[in-house]
Amino acid sequence: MIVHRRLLQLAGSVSGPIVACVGLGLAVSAAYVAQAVLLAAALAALVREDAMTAVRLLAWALAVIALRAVLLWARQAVTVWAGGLVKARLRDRLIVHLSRLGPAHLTGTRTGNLQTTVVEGVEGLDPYFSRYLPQVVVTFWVPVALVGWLFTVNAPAAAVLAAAVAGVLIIPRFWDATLLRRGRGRWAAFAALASDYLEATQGMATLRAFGAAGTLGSRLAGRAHDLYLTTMRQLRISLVETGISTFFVQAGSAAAVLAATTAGSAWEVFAVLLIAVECFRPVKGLSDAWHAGYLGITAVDGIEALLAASPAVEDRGTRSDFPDAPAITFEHVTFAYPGSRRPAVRDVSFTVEPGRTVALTGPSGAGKSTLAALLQRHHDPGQGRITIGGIDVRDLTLDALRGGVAVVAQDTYLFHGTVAENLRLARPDAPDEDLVAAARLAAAHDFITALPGGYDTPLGERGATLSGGQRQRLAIARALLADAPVLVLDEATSHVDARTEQALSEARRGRTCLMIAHRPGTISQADHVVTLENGTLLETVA
Ligand SMILES: Nc1ncnc2c1ncn2[C@@H]1O[C@H](COP(=O)(O)OP(=O)(O)OP(=O)(O)O)[C@@H](O)[C@H]1O
Repeated sequence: MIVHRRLLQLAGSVSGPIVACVGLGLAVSAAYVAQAVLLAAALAALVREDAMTAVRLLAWALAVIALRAVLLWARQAVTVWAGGLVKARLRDRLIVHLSRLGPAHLTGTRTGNLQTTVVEGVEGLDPYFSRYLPQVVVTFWVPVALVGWLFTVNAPAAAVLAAAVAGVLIIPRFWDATLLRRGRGRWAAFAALASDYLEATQGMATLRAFGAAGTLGSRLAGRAHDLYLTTMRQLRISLVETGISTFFVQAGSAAAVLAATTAGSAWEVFAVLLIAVECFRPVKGLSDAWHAGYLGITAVDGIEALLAASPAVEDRGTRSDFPDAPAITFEHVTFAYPGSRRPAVRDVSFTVEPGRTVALTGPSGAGKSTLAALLQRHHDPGQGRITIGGIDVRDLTLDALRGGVAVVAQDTYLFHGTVAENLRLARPDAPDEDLVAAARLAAAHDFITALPGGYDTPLGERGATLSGGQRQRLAIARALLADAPVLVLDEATSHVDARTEQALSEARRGRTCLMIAHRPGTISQADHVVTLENGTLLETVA
């Protein structure tokens, strides 16, 4: 019986549905107890040869059984509702938190681990909250209440039953810590296997190209074996616990009946016999709920770690007035990535005049993408500052900043959805005409209309059904649709032909643009060229 402190805190937001599950659980138990008492009384009446009373009591028992069926149905419905609510609330919270953590967090995390936590972990928490936690309450109250009542019926039998109930509830607690530790080990093995599978699926083309599928296959087999071993280790403890519980249940019931038989009436013997069953029914229910809910208990560490992670930048800005056609100024900007002692950029200062384009050039690793990331506040500079239209980017709200800066990144991400849906990520309420206008400007309209369903054609995951150049042009169209005063182009023209370069220069018109560029043709389109080397500014050329 493991009640995790952090999980109880998470339960706070869904306490209403959980209380409803507890209430219905207690009501179902009460119905079972009522049936047992009525049956015991009916049997005692039969022993007295009072058939009329027995029939009347059995009729009442039937009514209770019917009522219990309704209660069981209601409990099932509330359990499903509570479980759904738990999952929806927790996933909402995790997704909002993940978006606050931003790309800086994702670079240090395995996607598979994150996915396992958010999907499987949250899925596992559903039975923990909707079944296990309510059953813990029922398991504590029902046996205690029944044993208390049995003391008024037959004290020796009640004393024996009390000892058995105490054994069932207390002794397995000695294994809880080990069970939790082994459960965490199993979860870690499960997450590692899921992460490797995800990576293998995503990198299948590379694996095949290098003939490395076999090596990865062996690694996956190793992970699967680890999962098997950790599962068996956990199961061994679970089985010991189940064995002890079963022993106390059987031996306790038998001993209690024996105690009642030696000195009790027929009614006392039947009552003890049938109530003993009801005493232990919640314990059996708890064991079933445990097997359904233990995945969530072991996943809670990952969920907790995710919720505890703090974003790389705080959203403390108060200004939402993003300036129109602003200047962008980098003032003595120095920044080192967390954990790195060498700054990725050092004392960099330059200005992009309003409506102008600056090309950032320099060798690989010079710090170009880092400057673009600092402008978008994926990180904040250690020293110096960046201003947009004279406003320190830290004084703008993150929403205002991200609404004012459109980005065409190096690796364009297109989602599994239609062309139009992917474009509307930038502006969900954009009318069709705006979509077409942006696509035309990005030289994407012609290939989109040539697709089987035009703008309604579904794209594969990551836009897998498109060429690199087509993906890039869709990304440019998406950025244009955002209609932001500032444009960041990160190697945006690497897949794009001369016609698109021309369209891009049209798109840059009137916008302040920071363009990471390597090719001379692209660089020559800029108003200024800033060259970086080893994180420092080498030269600025007009
Ligand atoms: N997330 C990160 N964590 C730690 N170091 C990083 C991270 N991203 C980049 N770096 C380091 O910062 C330095 C600058 O990298 P950056 O990506 O800004 O270079 P770049 O000029 O854009 O290179 P390229 O032209 O190859 O894209 C490099 O030394 C790189 O290894």
